[in-house]
Amino acid sequence: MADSAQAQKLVYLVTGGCGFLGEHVVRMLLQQEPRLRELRIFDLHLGPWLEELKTGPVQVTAIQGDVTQAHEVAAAVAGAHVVIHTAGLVDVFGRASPETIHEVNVQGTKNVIEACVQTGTQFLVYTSSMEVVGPNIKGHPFYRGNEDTPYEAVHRHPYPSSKARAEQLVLEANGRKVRGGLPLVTCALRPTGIYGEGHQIMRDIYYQGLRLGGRLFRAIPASVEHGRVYVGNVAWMHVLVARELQQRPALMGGQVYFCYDKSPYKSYEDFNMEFLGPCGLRLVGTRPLLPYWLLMLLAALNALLQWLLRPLLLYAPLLNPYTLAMANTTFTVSTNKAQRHFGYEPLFSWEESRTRTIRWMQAMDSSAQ
Ligand SMILES: NC(=O)C1=CN([C@@H]2O[C@H](COP(=O)(O)OP(=O)(O)OC[C@H]3O[C@@H](n4cnc5c(N)ncnc54)[C@H](O)[C@@H]3O)[C@@H](O)[C@H]2O)C=CC1
Ligand SMILES: CC(C)[C@@H](O)CC[C@@H](C)[C@H]1CC[C@H]2[C@@H]3[C@H](O)CC4=CC(=O)CC[C@]4(C)[C@H]3CC[C@]12C
Repeated sequence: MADSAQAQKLVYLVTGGCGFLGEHVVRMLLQQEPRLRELRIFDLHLGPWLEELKTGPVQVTAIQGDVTQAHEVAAAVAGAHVVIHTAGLVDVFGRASPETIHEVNVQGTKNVIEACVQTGTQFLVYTSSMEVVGPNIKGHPFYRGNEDTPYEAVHRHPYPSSKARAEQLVLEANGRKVRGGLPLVTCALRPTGIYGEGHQIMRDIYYQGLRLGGRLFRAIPASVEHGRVYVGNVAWMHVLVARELQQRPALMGGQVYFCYDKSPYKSYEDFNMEFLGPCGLRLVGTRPLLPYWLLMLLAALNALLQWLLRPLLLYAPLLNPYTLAMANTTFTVSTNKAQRHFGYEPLFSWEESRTRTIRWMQAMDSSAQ
């Protein structure tokens, strides 16, 4: 828990605080932010684990609410010094409509910004995404790029489009006067593919492998690198940037920072095997077992099936035209901007990140048996 020696005077609000990343941000704040007096957790779906957090020195306030409802957001934000806005609809599998994705990710972010302005909250950290940059619709590789690397960020899919628009709104809001006359200070973090305890996609891939007799079949060349980052380091960067934003508003306000760590640059499938292998799964094939045109055909068939079945049931497989294109396009980052601007260094080494993730998967496996 936080050191109580320092004045506990700050109120933080985490939207999406019960999500995969949000929960880690909440727990990291309680461990690493000594000035915390109250921690508000705003989410559409509150988790039962929140109750265990209410026994410590920090007041933990769980707020069930919807970011698309401006009045609910304003009520949650009022009186907060810092807002960490992680709430979002993370859907690339066609589960939600484009309109719903836009409503949550864009309108929800507008509501958070306006709530900060109307109620006088001065610091806003937004969880953006690597997807704001790419991979783009043309499949251009982004190889170990940084925040200044030229890249044609062109999107059609609702998810990256909504994240790009929301990030733009957050950055444009930097400097607006909030109630009381002080300037709003905003910044956006762009995590690459997050992994770690609670990662639903990793869980889904694991169970898919179990259904296939402990085997996964390589679909993507090993040469295609995809950036990945441990959820604990993403949470740590959120805590650090929220603290340093208050100290260096002129330098950090209106800035974007890629969020990554020392997790190895590997293909999406090879990286997953770092955790799935120790859980008994095997990746079949040293090269893709099917030609890319056949994978595209299967992905398109999945999209057609999803459309046909939608009136009856939700069919949302991992393989669709967007996920195939994503997995098949190199996108890795290499930058020290966060280190230069606010001293970010990963809190967890690659070895620790890997061990923690494997332990989580093995515990999940034993509970599933
Ligand atoms: N998972 C990943 O690899 C990456 C995620 N991100 C971003 O990180 C953030 C968190 O993502 P995850 O934790 O992976 O997703 P998640 O789906 O586990 O968490 C999102 C949380 O937001 C909440 N939420 C959704 N709609 C809401 C609404 N209308 N009102 C209030 N709360 C709502 C959900 O209940 C959930 O608890 C998102 O903004 C996402 O775009 C960025 C880069 C990578
Ligand atoms: C079926 C196979 C082709 C399989 O390899 C598909 C993997 C696919 C589900 C993932 C490949 C790349 C992932 C995305 C990437 O990590 C960037 C992301 C950033 C976010 O903000 C949200 C998640 C995601 C879009 C992530 C989703 C899963 C992949 C598409």
